[in-house]
Amino acid sequence: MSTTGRVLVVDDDGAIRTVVREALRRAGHIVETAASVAEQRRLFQSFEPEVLVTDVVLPDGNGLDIIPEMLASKPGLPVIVLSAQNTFTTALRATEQGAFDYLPKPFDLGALTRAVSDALAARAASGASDSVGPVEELPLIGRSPPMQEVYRTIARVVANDLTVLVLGESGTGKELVARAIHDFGPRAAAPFVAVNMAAIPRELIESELFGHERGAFTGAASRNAGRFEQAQGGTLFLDEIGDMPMEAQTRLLRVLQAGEFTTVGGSRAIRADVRIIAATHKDLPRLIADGAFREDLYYRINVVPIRLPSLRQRGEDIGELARYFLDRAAADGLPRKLLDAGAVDRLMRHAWPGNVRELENLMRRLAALSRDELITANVIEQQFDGGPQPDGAPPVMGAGGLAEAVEMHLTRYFASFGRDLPPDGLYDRVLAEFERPLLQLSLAAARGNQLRAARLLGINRNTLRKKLTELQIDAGTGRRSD
Ligand SMILES: Nc1ncnc2c1ncn2[C@@H]1O[C@H](COP(=O)(O)OP(=O)(O)OP(=O)(O)O)[C@@H](O)[C@H]1O
Repeated sequence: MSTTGRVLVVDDDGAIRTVVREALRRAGHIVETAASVAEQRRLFQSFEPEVLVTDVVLPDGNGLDIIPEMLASKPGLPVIVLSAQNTFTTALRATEQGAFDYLPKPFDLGALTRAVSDALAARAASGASDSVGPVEELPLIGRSPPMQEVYRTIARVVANDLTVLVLGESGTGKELVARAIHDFGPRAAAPFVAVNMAAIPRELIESELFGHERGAFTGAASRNAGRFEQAQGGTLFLDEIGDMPMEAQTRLLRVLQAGEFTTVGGSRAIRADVRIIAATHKDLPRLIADGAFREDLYYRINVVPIRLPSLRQRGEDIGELARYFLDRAAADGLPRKLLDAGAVDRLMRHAWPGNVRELENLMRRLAALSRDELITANVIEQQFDGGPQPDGAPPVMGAGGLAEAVEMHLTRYFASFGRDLPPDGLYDRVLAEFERPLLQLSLAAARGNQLRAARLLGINRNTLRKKLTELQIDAGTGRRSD
């Protein structure tokens, strides 16, 4: 499989043409360059490129618009788009027009040479790729380099059915990315079904995912379609997959391997025509090492990883995101607010443990509650201090974020039932469910030191010991000891 070939580079910037030509020549390619669409058309006939590298804005036209014409005369030609308009739309428009890859400017020459040899290898191995659906309103904000990387990967996976694993801290936009992949792909007209593995009691996971027959277990009064069935033809988003109990992991792996499932209590195999996108904020390789996640399932779902940066890692996006959330709040009928430069500066110095969700909540709160139209650094500072709130509002992160964290999890748990009610006996079950991770996390934070963990929890050491035995938690590691 040859990874060198004839490459046509189109860019109106002479310096870029020279640098790219030299880099590609050094990598063994034969290179011609063009400075305009007209020159590109001419060379296209005489030079017969095997890869086209093109800029978007050219003096006599748009590099994206011309791609279909090039592909019509040379089907399967890989086109690599270079663009300084680093938005999600450009990446998607490029893919929609049939481009093979998209590199935001300024780009790294190493990345370009790799993209060119990938393109030649892919061309040798297969034919042209499918096209994607229409580009609509964009859900993803941010132009920072790590987000560019995310857009590039999304653009490459929308048109196919590859399993995607979205990784990133809580609130970084994992579900939004999953939705974008669904919405811009060929399954867009079919359902997108999200299921949060952390929000379902472990004994209900299988029937939740695969459905159950009438009478399959006590309380199963009628047949219920599971999430796999609800997502038929569309996309199933398995959120917090790192929280899936082992038995359910085994069942899921079998379904993914066989491409079909049976309902709980049923015997008929049902074909699973779903695209799987999984997400987690957990470190799966570590869970594997701890024996809490199946390695074979990991390889099955980690076909294309998309790693979302934390908000701290993309500080340059904070101003744009903050303004976007204020605009959205205004569109929802809340008073219109503006941020001054000092406010943006202050936002950029915050650590954002809750990532984009935290920023979104803060902006909505400020839109609803701050008195003045212009938001200053001072107003933001008060929010972070948990100090005087605008018009007596509660702090954004009450009790060091604990109240918000608990409320968030419970809200999502309730939301996962849609219009239905969660099973009865909730009070005791919630307390029991919180107790285990609370003890485990405290022990882990205290590095297994029970005295420190007990102090952290504010209970006495004997009580902690008793609870660890009761819940069968390994006192050294904090893991379940069975
Ligand atoms: N790039 C972005 N542009 C605009 N909004 C965003 C972006 N990223 C995240 N958001 C918003 O931030 C909120 C949190 O995003 P989302 O629920 O997708 O995060 P998550 O990583 O799935 O969180 P969790 O791990 O807690 O489930 C959502 O309201 C989402 O719309």
